[in-house]
Amino acid sequence: MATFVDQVTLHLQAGDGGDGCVSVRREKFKPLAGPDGGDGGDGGDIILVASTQATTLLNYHRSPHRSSDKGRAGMGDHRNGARGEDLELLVPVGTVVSSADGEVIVDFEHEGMRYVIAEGGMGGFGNARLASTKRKAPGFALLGTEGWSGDVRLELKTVADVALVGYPSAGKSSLIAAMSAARPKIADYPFTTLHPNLGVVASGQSRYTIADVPGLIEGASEGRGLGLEFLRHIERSSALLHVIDCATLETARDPLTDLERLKSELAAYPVPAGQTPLLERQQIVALNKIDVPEARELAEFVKPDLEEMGYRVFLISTVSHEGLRQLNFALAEVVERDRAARESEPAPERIVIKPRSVDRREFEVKVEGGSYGDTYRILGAKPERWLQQTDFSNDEAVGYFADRLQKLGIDEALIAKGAKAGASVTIGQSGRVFDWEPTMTSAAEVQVGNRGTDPRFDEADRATRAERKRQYHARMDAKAAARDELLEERELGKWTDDEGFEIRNGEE
Ligand SMILES: Nc1nc2c(ncn2[C@@H]2O[C@H](COP(=O)(O)OP(=O)(O)OP(=O)(O)O)[C@@H](O)[C@H]2O)c(=O)[nH]1
Ligand SMILES: [Mg+2]
Repeated sequence: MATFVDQVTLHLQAGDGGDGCVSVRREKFKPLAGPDGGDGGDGGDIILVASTQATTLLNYHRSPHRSSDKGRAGMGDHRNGARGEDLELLVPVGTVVSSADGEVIVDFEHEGMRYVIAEGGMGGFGNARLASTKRKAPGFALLGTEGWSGDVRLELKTVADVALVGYPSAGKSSLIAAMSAARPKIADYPFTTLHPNLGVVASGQSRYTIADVPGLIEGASEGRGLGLEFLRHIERSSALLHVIDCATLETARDPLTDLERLKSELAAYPVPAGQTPLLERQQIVALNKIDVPEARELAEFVKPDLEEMGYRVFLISTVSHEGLRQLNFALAEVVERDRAARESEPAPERIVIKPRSVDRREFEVKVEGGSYGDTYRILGAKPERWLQQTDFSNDEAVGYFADRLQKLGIDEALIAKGAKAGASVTIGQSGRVFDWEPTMTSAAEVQVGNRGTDPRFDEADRATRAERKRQYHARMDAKAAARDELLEERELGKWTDDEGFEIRNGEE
């Protein structure tokens, strides 16, 4: 049997969103008839899907880097960019997915469950979509945002119908080899089995799986030996088969004591919430190695006691195969009964789709000290996304960005945190630093501002840059001087939007 790959770290990169398009429709007698730039397409998601077609994580072990398609850019004439194709990754039922820092994200318990593990980026709006009565022909579009990228951990918990438990060298691997096509390593030293082995057993029409896990010893539930880690693999099994070595030469061991010790280890094992404690599952006892005469004697001697305790007991030998047929029938029966019982339970929710993250708190401002004075860091899904959507080489786009921030209440929040004019403000982890200038203009003023009116629509009184600057200054009141300074800086190659946000070039 192939090595049982049961853990792998995936490196995911969901597709970025496509950029929106800036375009103006041209007609014969109306060369500039209106904005018609289409939206960029969303990037494809990466979706994990639980499927019985997948049985191992081997593929992911071989190629752990996976990515989904990017969205295409929007085009003129209202043509939207195509959405990037989703990437579906099949994982075996029993796969548990956790984040890089170990938190369980999703547990694929049922066939058909789906989970968007990495969301594609959002396509940016084209300029057609950004037009409004105030901004008739935007000369900018929004950029696509980045798709999610990062690592997740997949762990496959063996989903076996029957789990073999017992001391090292009790004959668990020999039993799985005798009953199925699995060929695990078998040897006469403890802890021969280092990875769980899974075998498929046939009994008439029914098929069931048995898992052989490394031997358990006393203290296993506290982490002694190899057993604890592997108890996780039997969390989901229908039945436990205790394999007991009746031929051991160790004097401190006998079948009843072995069983009691193992049971106390299993009892101490904390199964995850919602799962049946290990010992509440069906338990069957196999007294092994009866091809050895002393072992057979011992087995026959303890059998009535075990039966009195309520167990079904089988005397077996993996060498002579004695007793294996009866054991097989009994296991198949238990598994079938358990399956029937589960089917009569209400069907579990099969489809899980990750809800889009909803950040109730829109943003927060963190004050960080630094050698050049305090920096105010704005954290929040919206402002961080808006930053990504902004084409900083386009003045109008920067202005739109500043408007959005202002409407979200960033200015008030900064003032509340004690920010003064000229304070350094940064958004998310981007590294872009802005010089903050509080916006004193009222909302009304912002709306009648000249931003967003495309000069190309305004041919008759198309103002020169200097003229517009003059008009602009004329409209300003007490803030004119301060703004003048900022504009001066713009001339020097620095970007400043109308709301007083300056983007220092070269500081990214
Ligand atoms: N005589 C006899 N020996 C057996 C029988 N079953 C297993 N053995 C021997 O017992 C030893 C241990 O067998 P394994 O099947 O490796 O035992 P295990 O329980 O898987 O051991 P770990 O993987 O260490 O937990 C080997 O030398 C086997 O040949 C049996 O029915 N009769
Ligand atoms: Mg073994």
